[in-house]
Amino acid sequence: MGSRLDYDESSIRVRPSPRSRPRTKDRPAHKDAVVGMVIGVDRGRWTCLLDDHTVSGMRARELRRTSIVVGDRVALVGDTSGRDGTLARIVRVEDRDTLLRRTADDTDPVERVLVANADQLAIVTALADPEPRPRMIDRCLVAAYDAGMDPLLVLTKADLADPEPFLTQYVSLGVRHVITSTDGDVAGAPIEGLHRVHELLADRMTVLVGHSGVGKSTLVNALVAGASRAIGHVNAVTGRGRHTSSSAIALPLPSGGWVVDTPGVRSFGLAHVDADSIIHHFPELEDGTKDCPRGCSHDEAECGLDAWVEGGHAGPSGRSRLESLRRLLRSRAGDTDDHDS
Ligand SMILES: Nc1nc2c(ncn2[C@@H]2O[C@H](COP(=O)(O)OP(=O)(O)OP(=O)(O)O)[C@@H](O)[C@H]2O)c(=O)[nH]1
Ligand SMILES: [Zn+2]
Repeated sequence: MGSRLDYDESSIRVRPSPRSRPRTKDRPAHKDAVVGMVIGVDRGRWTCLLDDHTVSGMRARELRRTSIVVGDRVALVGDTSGRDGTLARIVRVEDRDTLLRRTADDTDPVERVLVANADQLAIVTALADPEPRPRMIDRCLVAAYDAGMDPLLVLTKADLADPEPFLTQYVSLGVRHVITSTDGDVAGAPIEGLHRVHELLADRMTVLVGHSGVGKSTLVNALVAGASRAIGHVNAVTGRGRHTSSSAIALPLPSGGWVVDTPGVRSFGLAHVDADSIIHHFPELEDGTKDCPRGCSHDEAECGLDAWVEGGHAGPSGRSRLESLRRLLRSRAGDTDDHDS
């Protein structure tokens, strides 16, 4: 532990924008601006991490229609000392590498930007109690692909059920997974598999999603336990306990990297996701779409992919890969299935 827990450059994924000097033509030149990463959002205040301290910031007038979310790299001016009672001003949001969002759905009429610049989506699912929800998982996979993030299945409660039958559904998708268990339902019990989770999360920015009761909090607490001292002052600013249930928070991992906990995010509206962004993750099928009719949904009789697969162009697993692809394409339809609990 030690220095890695401090906010040294190596443990923080705050990359200055490649275009660090703003074009004065369209933006006020904030020459004295410093760039930080948003690690918490709470009622119109953004907690931003600078090199070695956190700053509370408000959004400048010209950004009032811009959503600023956890993971965003933002330029700050004004009092950036972070001292008690001070408030800096966010004057710019840097370009985003990835963007996790949800379209409007039944429960929320507005498209939401959820997390920026995260590179991994960990889908936390219990193997039993509660039962896994394959449809929900497929939707998370689609959301990850669409956002440009790598999905990771975190399967908890392996002490209650054998993971193998469940995992067969994901073999042909090639999704990485990690299995955890505890010695029964005992608060504070050590988590088997935690070491492997740490390895998979190291130096990455990982968003955790999962339904209530799957063991997400148990996991987060175990993951960041070693860092709790270092984030003490972060908590003082964002107040993890006070923090509203719908907003995300980024927590630093002792092994480097971040986990973003998204308490309110249990499903994704996927209406915005087009087929291409999913097929892109099936490179051996992507080429086969050239024989499809215009505007093919890739899930219809005229689709060229069946012949492509039968012709052996997608290898021995082509058929099951095509079925998986179609399963994901279909998962976009319908409501958020967030109500089937
Ligand atoms: N048997 C078993 N129980 C576990 C395991 N991990 C967590 N639990 C228990 O499952 C219950 C739910 O865990 P939480 O961590 O609160 O689940 P959560 O996903 O955060 O759920 P919410 O707090 O409702 O969002 C608790 O009683 C945990 O002790 C596990 O690996 N095996
Ligand atoms: Zn097609």
